[in-house]
Amino acid sequence: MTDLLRQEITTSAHTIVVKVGTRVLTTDQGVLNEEQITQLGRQLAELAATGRRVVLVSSGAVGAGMSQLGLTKRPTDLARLQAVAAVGQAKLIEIYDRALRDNGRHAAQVLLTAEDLDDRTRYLNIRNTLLSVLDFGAIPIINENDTVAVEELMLTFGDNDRLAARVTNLIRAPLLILLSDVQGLYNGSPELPESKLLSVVPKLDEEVLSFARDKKTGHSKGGMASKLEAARMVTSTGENMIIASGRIPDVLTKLIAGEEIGTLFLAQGKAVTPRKRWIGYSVQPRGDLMVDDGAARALGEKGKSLLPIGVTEVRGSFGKGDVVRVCNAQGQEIARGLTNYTSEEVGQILGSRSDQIEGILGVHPYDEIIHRDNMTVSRV
Ligand SMILES: Nc1ncnc2c1ncn2[C@@H]1O[C@H](COP(=O)(O)OP(=O)(O)O)[C@@H](O)[C@H]1O
Ligand SMILES: N[C@@H](CCC(=O)OP(=O)(O)O)C(=O)O
Repeated sequence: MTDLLRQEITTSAHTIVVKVGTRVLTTDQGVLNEEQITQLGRQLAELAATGRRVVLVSSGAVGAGMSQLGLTKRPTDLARLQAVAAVGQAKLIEIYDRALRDNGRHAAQVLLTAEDLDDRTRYLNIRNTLLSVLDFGAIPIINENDTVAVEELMLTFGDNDRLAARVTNLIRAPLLILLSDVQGLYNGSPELPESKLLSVVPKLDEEVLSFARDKKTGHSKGGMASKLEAARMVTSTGENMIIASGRIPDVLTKLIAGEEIGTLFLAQGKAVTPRKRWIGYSVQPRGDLMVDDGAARALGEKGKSLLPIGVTEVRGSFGKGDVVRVCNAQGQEIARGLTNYTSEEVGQILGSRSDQIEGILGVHPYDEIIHRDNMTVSRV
């Protein structure tokens, strides 16, 4: 079935980021599915042939490495896991490159860490490199640099869903497609017969966030919670995201034609500036500012700056100009921004009116702790 809204979003998307999860690229026994990777490469080349710019974020290095080395159990120590990823990454790129060359395209391997996107100069270098690769008509194939990015392999945060959302922000792609082993987002555990597949999510509210029911698995890392976090990052900067099954034959071609497959998460409001994207989704925050309900409403609903009077607590140690998170009374992140004051200074002036700042600190350079021009609001 074709849906008009989808068709408008997908057919007009000039740049598309596709992320494919480990579960799509390996069989249930954990063996690398080379045919699946080849088919994906062909679909990417076909999309590129329509004049679109296509970027792939591919997981699967650990899965491919295990398959190459004949391992049945994922290693538990970091060095061996990194070695497995290094072996697997070479194999993955080899298969992608072969599939793309058979269809007249080249693969460009790009390995990134969250810290790379943290640094403004590196961030711009990555952006320029990706755009130049696309100008050559080649297809960037991105994975987290597992040799250095330990959190990707060992911990639960830092994963390719979020990396794909960051890349979408970085190159201002209007559409991110996450291909997984599920059909999309269900309103409950996907194994339960009463759970229903959602076709469209107009807004990521608390109810939608509560649908993620993840259990730990040996190969993939992110789970549905990280896919919803990616959706938050993408939709709040004005772009759309789709979660669909990567096991459906020609799924990308069908999605771009507007077929109603998977779950579409709709963009919230207008696209935001590149600087606000960087503040909101690339830089690692150095601390948290807890705010009261009034301040949360002023930021979220009225687009105001953050004043000391609404801050109730400061966490972490940060300097002037660092990015900090702003969290509501329930502890949920609502915004990020560049702080005008250090953590020590915020500790002294929190709860005070702006006209009291000079009396407390002896100086009064700014009325607001974070000016709205330096803030990205993610939860209204
Ligand atoms: N509400 C939900 N709807 C769909 N899938 C869900 C939901 N809650 C949890 N999941 C789980 O999320 C998994 C997909 O995430 P993940 O294992 O990280 O895949 P990938 O390797 O593709 O990134 C599914 O296999 C499914 O078990
Ligand atoms: N960098 C790791 C990715 C791990 C990961 O994020 O996996 P997934 O949840 O399947 O996207 C790898 O290539 O194996």
